[in-house]
Amino acid sequence: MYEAANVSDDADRTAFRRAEKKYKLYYEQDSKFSRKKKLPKPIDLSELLDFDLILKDFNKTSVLPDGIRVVEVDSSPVFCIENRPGFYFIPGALSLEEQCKWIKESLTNFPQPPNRTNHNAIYGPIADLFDSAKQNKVLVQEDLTDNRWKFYEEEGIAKAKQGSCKSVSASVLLRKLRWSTLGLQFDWSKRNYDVALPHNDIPDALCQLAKKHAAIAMPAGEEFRPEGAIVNYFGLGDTLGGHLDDMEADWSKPIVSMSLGCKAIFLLGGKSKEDPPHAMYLRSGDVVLMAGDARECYHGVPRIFTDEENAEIGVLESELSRESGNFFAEYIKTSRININIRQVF
Ligand SMILES: O=C(O)CCC(=O)C(=O)O
Ligand SMILES: [Fe+2]
Repeated sequence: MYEAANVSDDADRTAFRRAEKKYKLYYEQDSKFSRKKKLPKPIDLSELLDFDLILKDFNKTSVLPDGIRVVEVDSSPVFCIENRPGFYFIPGALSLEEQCKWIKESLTNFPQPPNRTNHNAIYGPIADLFDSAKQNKVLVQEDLTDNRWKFYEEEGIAKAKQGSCKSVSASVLLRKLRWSTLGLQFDWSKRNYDVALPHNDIPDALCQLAKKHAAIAMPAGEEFRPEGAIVNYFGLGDTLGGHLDDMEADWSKPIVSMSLGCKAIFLLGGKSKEDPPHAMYLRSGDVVLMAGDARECYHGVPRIFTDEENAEIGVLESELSRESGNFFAEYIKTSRININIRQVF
C-alpha cells in the first residue's frame, strides 16, 4: 500500500514524483539572520485547487472553475473533478465540535491496544501514551529477553535504569506516532488485513459519521460498512508518498478520509504515475471520498503547513484549549491527523 516518501524508485521520472518534489518541504539559509538559521523554502502555490474558495465563489455566484463539477447533498455542495470520476471533496464537512472530538480520540483512545501503532514493532503494545506524555513519563525497557517496556515517573527512572536499560520519553514517542489502526488491523509487513489479530470494532459514532459522508459515493441502495481505519499522524516535514490503497476487496466502495489539524497539500494523480496530479489543499474538517475509478488513482501528502499563516487552525486551537486545556492544542498546532475509513470486504 504505502511506499516510503523518499524512495528513489522513480526518482524524477514521473509526473507524480515531480509534483511531490515541487511541494515538499525544503529549507534554505536565511541570508538576513545568522548563518545557521534555516527557513522553509517558499513554494509556488498558484496551481493548487482551493475548495474552500471554490465553495465561497460557488455560493455567491454559482460559477465553478473549469473541470470542477458539483453535486448537492442535503443542500450542501460536494465537489467532483471531471477527469477523476469517483473522487469527491466535501469542504468543511466536520463541525468544529466533531473535529475536536476526533482529534482527542485519535490521541487518546485510538492508539490504545489492541489497536496497533508504528511503535509496536519496537516496543510492543504501549498503553496510555498520551497521558504518559502529559505526565512527563518515560518508557523504560524492563526485560531484554522478552522486550518488555514500562512507563515510569521521572523520579523512578534512576532506579529503573540501574541495569542500564534503554529508555525513551513518552513525549518523544507521541511526537513519533505516525499511525494507528482501528477495527480490522492492517499488517504492514504482509501488506494485508490480518483478521486473526485481536481488534475492537470501530467506535459507533465514527461509523455513523463515515456512513453519512460515504453515501454520495456508494452504489445505489447500498450502505457503507466501516470495517477498518488507518489514522495517520503528521508533523512538520512528514509526508505520505504516492500510493494506492488496494488491499480492500471491493473498490466500488469509497475510502472516507477525514482531515484534522494543520492544512496539507494532497496530490490526486491518475492511474499511472505519469499522469500529472491535481494538487489541492486539505483543511481541518474536510472530507474526501475515493471510490470506483478514483480507487485506482495514485495519491499522497507531500506537505503539511505548521506556520500560523498557512496552518489555518486558529479557531480549532482556541476551541481545543478552551474545552480541554493546552495539551491537545499544543499538539495540533504543529500536527495534522488523517482518519481514513474503509470497507474491507
Ligand atoms: O492523509 C491523507 O489525507 C491521505 C491518507 C491516505 O491516503 C491513506 O492513509 O491511505
Ligand atoms: Fe491512501
